[in-house]
Amino acid sequence: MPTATTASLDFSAHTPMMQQYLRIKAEHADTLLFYRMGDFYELFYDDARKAAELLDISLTQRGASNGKPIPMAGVPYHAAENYLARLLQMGESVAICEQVGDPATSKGPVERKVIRVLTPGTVTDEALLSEQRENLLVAVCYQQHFGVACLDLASGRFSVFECADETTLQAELQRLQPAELLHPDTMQWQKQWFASGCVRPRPDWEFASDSAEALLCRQFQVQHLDGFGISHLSRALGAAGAILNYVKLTQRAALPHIQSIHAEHTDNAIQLDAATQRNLELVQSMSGAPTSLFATLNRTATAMGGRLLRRWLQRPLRDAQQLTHRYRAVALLQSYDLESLHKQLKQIGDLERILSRVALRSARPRDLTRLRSALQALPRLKKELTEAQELASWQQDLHELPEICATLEQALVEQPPLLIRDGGVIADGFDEELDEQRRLAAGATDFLQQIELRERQRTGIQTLKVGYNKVHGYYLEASRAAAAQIPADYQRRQTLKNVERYIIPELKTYEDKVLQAQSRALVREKWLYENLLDAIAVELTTLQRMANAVAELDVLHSFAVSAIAYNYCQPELRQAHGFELTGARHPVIEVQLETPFIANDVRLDAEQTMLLITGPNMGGKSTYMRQAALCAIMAHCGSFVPADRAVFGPIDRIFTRIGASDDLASGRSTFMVEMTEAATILHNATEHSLVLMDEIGRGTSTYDGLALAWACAEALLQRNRALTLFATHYFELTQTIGSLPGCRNVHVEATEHDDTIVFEHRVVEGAANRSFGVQVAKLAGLPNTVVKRAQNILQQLERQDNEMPQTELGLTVATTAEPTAPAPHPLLDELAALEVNHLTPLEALQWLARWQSKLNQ
Ligand SMILES: Nc1ncnc2c1ncn2[C@@H]1O[C@H](COP(=O)(O)OP(=O)(O)OP(=O)(O)O)[C@@H](O)[C@H]1O
Repeated sequence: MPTATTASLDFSAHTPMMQQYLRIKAEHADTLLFYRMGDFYELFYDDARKAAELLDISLTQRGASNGKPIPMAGVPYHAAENYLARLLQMGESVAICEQVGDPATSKGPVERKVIRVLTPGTVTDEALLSEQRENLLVAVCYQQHFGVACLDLASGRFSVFECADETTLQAELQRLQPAELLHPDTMQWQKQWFASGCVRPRPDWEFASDSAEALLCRQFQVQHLDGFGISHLSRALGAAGAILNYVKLTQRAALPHIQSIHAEHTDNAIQLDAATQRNLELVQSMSGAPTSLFATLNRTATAMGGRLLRRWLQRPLRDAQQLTHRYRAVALLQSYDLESLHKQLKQIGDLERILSRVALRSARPRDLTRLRSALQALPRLKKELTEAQELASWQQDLHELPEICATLEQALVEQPPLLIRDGGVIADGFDEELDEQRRLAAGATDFLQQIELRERQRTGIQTLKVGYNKVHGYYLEASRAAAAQIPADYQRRQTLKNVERYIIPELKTYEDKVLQAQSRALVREKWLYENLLDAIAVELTTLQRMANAVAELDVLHSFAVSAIAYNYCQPELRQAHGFELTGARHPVIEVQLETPFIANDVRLDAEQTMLLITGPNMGGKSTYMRQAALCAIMAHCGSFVPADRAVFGPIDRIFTRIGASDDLASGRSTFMVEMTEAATILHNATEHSLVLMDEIGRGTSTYDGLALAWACAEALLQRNRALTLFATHYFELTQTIGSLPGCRNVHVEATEHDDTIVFEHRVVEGAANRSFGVQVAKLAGLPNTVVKRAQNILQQLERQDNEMPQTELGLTVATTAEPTAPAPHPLLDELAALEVNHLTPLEALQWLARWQSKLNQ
């Protein structure tokens, strides 16, 4: 990106080529410059050092300029994509500088120009993008509120929104996972908002809202932005302007596929804060294993469908009408031949990205053949969907475009090469002039035959023939035995074992003509290719709408497949407060288990807003809570849910305080993370929020933890009045909080058999009376000695506890925080008495064995 004016820089002491390089580099100071030289992209000076280190390529030197050697590193032109992908993944940007002048006519270095700047958030090349994920460029600015704009350049989807506080911003950035983020120079970017991608400051003026408005109007060719419903979002508009500026700067091409912009209203979606998105493993599991909700539900046939499903899961809707519309479609699709539908959709493929490459003029021949098969598949898909009322809104966007389809069928060969560069893309018979040039180029004229005949007659050599190879071009070939009959005007070119090859001026002239024809054919072919892109671009809006409809149908078809495969039910939406799940399961765990999953019910409503969940470790408390949240999210995406019956009232946000991990990046301990998440919930949860609280307080001392858990539960129940699932190991809470109006005790069942524990995973009324922690630890393989010791300590503690005075609430008040020191173990006495210096190694081993067998008795 241009960063400095070159006028003030004096490069005169350098060689002419390095002067050119330095001039271009000065315009792209913060970007690696790939400078094309023949078959290589070369990098010089600091760029070379950096690239050598990042890409592990060798750092060499190229002569000298200004009296000093020039550090240089290079990558072959044909393998550049691989290196570019790696650099972009590391958050680097690359300016591609090509030779644009003709080396034959250039005086001095051939003219070069930066034709494109690749940055992590603006790449659209198929090879540089993951087809699974969107690649988003996001801009954020701040003025009392945060203004955010977000562009997926590879589809043209452009949106804006504003948010009032840091927490919401952080949640939105967690959802969007930008590949690159822009913010004004003067804005202090906080690492905890977003630090996992490339964060780039840009000049403040690029975020000015009035110039942004003009820029957006020009882009969408409108007088004002009223029609987009974004005029009032001045901060977000500023961010959108910064994005457009940046994209224009990097792409250096028109952006016709960015045809509109829409406002995302936070009220339209269930808000999921950053921790909740992570904790519920919606699109990515914490371990990196393919066990996210997305991975379980994704049965889409196209990559664009897969990306849409991700978006839906990360932004569940609140609009009942829209959701009901989706449920009806899913219900209907279940009666279809879903395998056949899957095939139809698959043939349409990743239309969304193909179209943006067409718009950016970077579509490759195979993009067009894929578009061709998409258009060929469309009529059948449309027919397959019948005239069903439930699918009408999608079906009406499936325009058939037979003219474009026919043009592509006639214009393109069956399997074109990767690039248009060497031709061979446009089919024979599509364009007369191209055919003519190709005929000439291939030498497929009578001319060669005529020469051959004529020369046979002239020389009397009946075996004389015209041939061609790449090194010598056209030649006349005769056996060596006929050497005496060769005329004087023949020039010998090549001698082989039995034959001699000659050229004559006429053949040379013909060859030049052929070569000219080849290059003319190539020029013609490229021109025809551009015309094809133009023809498609005319229908861009229609095609984009079609791609969108196909992607949505793909997700709905995927919902239908999952609903049948896993026996999901259609949710009901209502206005009444709370929600009710009968026979609900955890969508991810149930498909992983080899044993049957135990279904459970959950009900929260205006009278009963909190369930206090107790039970043994491993009993299934977290699973129970998570499944409620996951069912809610699935239902609000339009999916059916893993339950026998599911009824949902309005839900505005879902909060989770589950598990605990250190946030080393921002220097926060486990306990600090836990409390920050709890604070967010207590400040923001409303009566329509679903709150999952799992073992709050366990990260600190028993009494601090209990006190905090107690106070949080009380606030959620009495102040926030949120729909809360509260799991705890503090049994005291079952008597204190559990007995308050609005709260109900439930517990997960477990039974003990021969000193081992059997988990029932059934959630039943009432509070649990013990936690089985020691038994679970035994199952986990804790050494027997430690388990026995723990049991021993536990008994002592329980005895001690029973002797302590009780409060009115039944809560034990400790007279001392520390347990009394346990009595010494007899083995320790033996150990103390042993004279280690007088033992042989064998005796020491025997002692060890004796103690171990005593402990294991
Ligand atoms: N309803 C169920 N049916 C079958 N298996 C279940 C069920 N619920 C949980 N499980 C199994 O039990 C395991 C432990 O469940 P979970 O983590 O929910 O327990 P927990 O009570 O939250 O434990 P802890 O208190 O130690 O966090 C799950 O990974 C799953 O394999």
